[in-house]
Amino acid sequence: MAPTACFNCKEARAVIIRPKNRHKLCRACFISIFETEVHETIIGTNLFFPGERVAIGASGGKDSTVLAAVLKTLNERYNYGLDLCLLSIDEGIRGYRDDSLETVKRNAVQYEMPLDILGYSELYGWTMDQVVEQVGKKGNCTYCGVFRRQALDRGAARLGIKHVVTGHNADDVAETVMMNLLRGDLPRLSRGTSIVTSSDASDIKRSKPLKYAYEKEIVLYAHHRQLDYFTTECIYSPEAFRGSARTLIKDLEKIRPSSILDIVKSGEDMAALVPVEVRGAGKSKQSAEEESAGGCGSQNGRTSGGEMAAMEEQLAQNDEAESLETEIKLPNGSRVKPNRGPTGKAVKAQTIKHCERCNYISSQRICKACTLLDGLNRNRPKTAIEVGVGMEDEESSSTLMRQMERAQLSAT
Ligand SMILES: Nc1ncnc2c1ncn2[C@@H]1O[C@H](COP(=O)(O)OP(=O)(O)OP(=O)(O)O)[C@@H](O)[C@H]1O
Repeated sequence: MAPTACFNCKEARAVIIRPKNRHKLCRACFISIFETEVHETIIGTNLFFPGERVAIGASGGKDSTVLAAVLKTLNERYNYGLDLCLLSIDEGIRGYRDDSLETVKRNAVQYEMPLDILGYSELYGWTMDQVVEQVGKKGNCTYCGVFRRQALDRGAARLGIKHVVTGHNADDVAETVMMNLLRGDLPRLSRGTSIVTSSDASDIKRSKPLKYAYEKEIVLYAHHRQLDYFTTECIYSPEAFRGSARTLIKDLEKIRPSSILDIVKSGEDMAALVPVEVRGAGKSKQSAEEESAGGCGSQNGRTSGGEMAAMEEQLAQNDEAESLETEIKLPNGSRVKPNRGPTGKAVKAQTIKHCERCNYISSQRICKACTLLDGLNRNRPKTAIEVGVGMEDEESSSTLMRQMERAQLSAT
């Protein structure tokens, strides 16, 4: 069969079938279109201002590595005038984060960006390995997610930087929309769809420039630009509600490739309908500690590692076979356990205050990190916070949060 010409330049041989719209593209056009779309997102949302200092939340994984590479390219190409640096949080997970941080250190050299690493042990006196030793694997992601969010804010503050960008992509946002739709949590749905999250109580802005980029395209981009990134999933990753939402979306994507963006757009439209007094006045507001946007999607049970690893393997095989076009088909079948827990939550507005202990933004008198640390430091977390045995992790995490909130209420 004659090679297909690139849909865009009509000259070079198409080697990629774009997951987003199935256009057949050559390598150069794919890379250029991907970068242009991120640029349009940045410009269309006035994400940055000239001279702005921006910290890239760098985990060494594909998303944040692509984010760093693309931002460096666009910053130089379009003269954004950004002062970019990498900010990594070392959760203290041996055999995972120590290895991925080695990748980030190489990225810092490759992209000529300064790197700052801040550890949980330094901030909280606990590594995640120690936390897991104490509380077990069930519910440990709650600790990690709460700690990471604060750690990124504190890391940025230490550098005097007021804007942190993360590698959250369209799939992440679509999952968040789906999960909050299924929970009936419109305020959180509204906050999750926003490209920028900020709060009056914090001067650190958080944004996701890859919000409209498909995860599969991020892997393709990383592959075709031969970026150096770390592929292993967190050794403590659970499977739960986000995993179910993810499987649902991936199944929809197979039938209708535009599904991911359609869900993101629908989420944005629904967010616009959420009354301001519920979602927060004027702009997207959130309790800085409440969202999973502090980092780890696997906090909520993501299972993309296996799928994306399969995709990476296929890309490598395609390279070996010098195949003409690359279409990514992932294996059928889900490894995700169905979520059986009750997940409905009352829709209520958040009141932003500061933690009485550490002054971090919190909707409670004592922030979640301090509450968790109290439990850990008392050395009896299993009795102070009972994590339900046999429950799905999402359910046990929310049970844990409810127990903490009740404990806080009774303490007041
Ligand atoms: N330890 C960390 N240090 C700094 N930033 C982090 C860290 N963990 C996560 N992040 C930020 O949060 C984003 C989402 O994290 P998540 O764990 O969901 O990873 P992911 O989707 O696998 O992304 P990545 O491929 O970049 O690891 C990352 O892209 C990154 O910007």
